Amino acid sequence: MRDTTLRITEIFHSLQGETSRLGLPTVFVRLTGCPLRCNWCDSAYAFHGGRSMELAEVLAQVAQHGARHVCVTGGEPLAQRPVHALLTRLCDAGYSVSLETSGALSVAEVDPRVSRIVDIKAPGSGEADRNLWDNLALLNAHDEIKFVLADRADYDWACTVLRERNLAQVAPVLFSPVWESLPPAQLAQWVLADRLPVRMQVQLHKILWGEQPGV
Ligand SMILES: C[S@@+](CC[C@H](N)C(=O)[O-])C[C@H]1O[C@@H](n2cnc3c(N)ncnc32)[C@H](O)[C@@H]1O
Ligand SMILES: Nc1nc2[nH]cc(C(=O)O)c2c(=O)[nH]1
Ligand code: SF4
Ligand SMILES: [Mg+2]
Repeated sequence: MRDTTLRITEIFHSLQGETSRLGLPTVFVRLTGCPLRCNWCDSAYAFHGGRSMELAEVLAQVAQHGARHVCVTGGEPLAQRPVHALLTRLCDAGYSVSLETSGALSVAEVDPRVSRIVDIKAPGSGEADRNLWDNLALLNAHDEIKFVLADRADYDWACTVLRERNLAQVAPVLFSPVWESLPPAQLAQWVLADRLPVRMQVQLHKILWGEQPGV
């Protein structure tokens, strides 16, 4: 693939449904392909297929939506090298840019203007051995660390990681339930009972529109 070509599954305009940017009108750029297989992944339709697009074409499509915020996601966006040029060009164009990443690939080369949302995969995902712990040392207060939790065992594991690695001092921490697996009210109760220094969140777009591509 040329260094200005990306494989893209979809580009759409929606409300940001996750992170501290929740509710902000945002253009999503979903890159095709992922080296992980989280067993609850809601974006498995992005594992294959997609369309080859030149960087300039991606930027033009993003611009058509007239939003201020852009979220680059996937699939795993860091699995395609030209994503770095895309992120830089989006920042240069004046967008406020966020990146959703699995935490399995290095975030070191991401443009520093980008807010990096880095998952720490819990055991329930089946991919916890892919966590690249060295990423944590690269994060700062305008990035976010996110745990997506399937059950109580995941929650207990996340609490231990949070405490032992002092994550609340590194970047804002998000706890999110796996959709239709861990009841959100249950997670809320645990977070409150344990006085955790985290932001609990539920995927807004799924409450509004259900689980489907393009929202
Ligand atoms: C689809 S992933 C794409 C970006 C990257 N591969 C990653 O895992 O962060 C975007 C976000 O959606 C979350 N996610 C995926 N499936 C989910 C589900 N069923 N319930 C809650 N969050 C989910 C992921 O944990 C991740 O934070
Ligand atoms: N509305 C909406 N917000 C999102 N935030 C992160 C998403 C993702 O799939 O990475 C996502 C998504 O798919 N839709
Ligand atoms: S890393 Fe992200 S895109 Fe890949 S399987 Fe896991 S949740 Fe899905
Ligand atoms: Mg999504």
